[in-house]
Amino acid sequence: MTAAELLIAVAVPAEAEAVRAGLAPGAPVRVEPVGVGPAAAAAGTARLLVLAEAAGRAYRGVISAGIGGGFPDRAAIGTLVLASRSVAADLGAESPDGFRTLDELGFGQVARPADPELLRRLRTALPGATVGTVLTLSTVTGSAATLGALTTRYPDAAAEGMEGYGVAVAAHQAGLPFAELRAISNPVGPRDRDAWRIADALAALTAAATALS
Ligand SMILES: O=C(O)c1cccc(C(=O)CC[C@H]2O[C@@H](n3cnc4c(=O)[nH]cnc43)[C@H](O)[C@@H]2O)c1
Repeated sequence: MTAAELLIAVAVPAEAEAVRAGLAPGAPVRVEPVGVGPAAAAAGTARLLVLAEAAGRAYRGVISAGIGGGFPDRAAIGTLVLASRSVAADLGAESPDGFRTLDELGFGQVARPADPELLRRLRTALPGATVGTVLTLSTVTGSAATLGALTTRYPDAAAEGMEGYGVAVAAHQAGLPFAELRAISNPVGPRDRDAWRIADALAALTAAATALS
């Protein structure tokens, strides 16, 4: 019997190529681009999980991986962040008294914790990675005001991306272990395209994949 595969859900083909480039030949891992943003990530991942299950080759777990923004003094460009939890940071309602999360409104959970065993294995393979909260946003942070609001609400935030929470919801609904890995391409804060280092982040993803396989 062949071992069940691990699904690594990335957003775009460039991230998929970077992860695949680091994997050992024959590693029981499948890497698939599922789209940018939480909705595409959730729908794309859920479809892959259902198709695999229907074909009798259900995955053993799911990792959301990709490039991301690093919070100042928490995660530098080119480094890796492992999510202790993936949080939908803009899922809720504004009010005159401030932002209210979905949990506070009584409609669900904005925080999806990483599976403890999967996170333990990732930490062992990637000892240099920062471990902390990773925020999922539909809008890339681009101002000091938003950076300030996010760090006030989530002082332990290490990174942000646009897919983790969506992938986490799909994994949770399929009853599968979940974790999130971000390779930092840019600082979170005022928009500055010249500060992006996407090649460095993709290289970090390749090195992470090598360490994992
Ligand atoms: O237009 C900008 O200023 C800008 C800055 C950083 C990233 C973007 C993207 O459109 C990238 C979206 C893509 O990459 C992930 N990503 C990378 N950095 C971040 C970030 O700082 N905040 C959120 N997502 C980021 C994201 O997961 C998407 O897959 C544009």
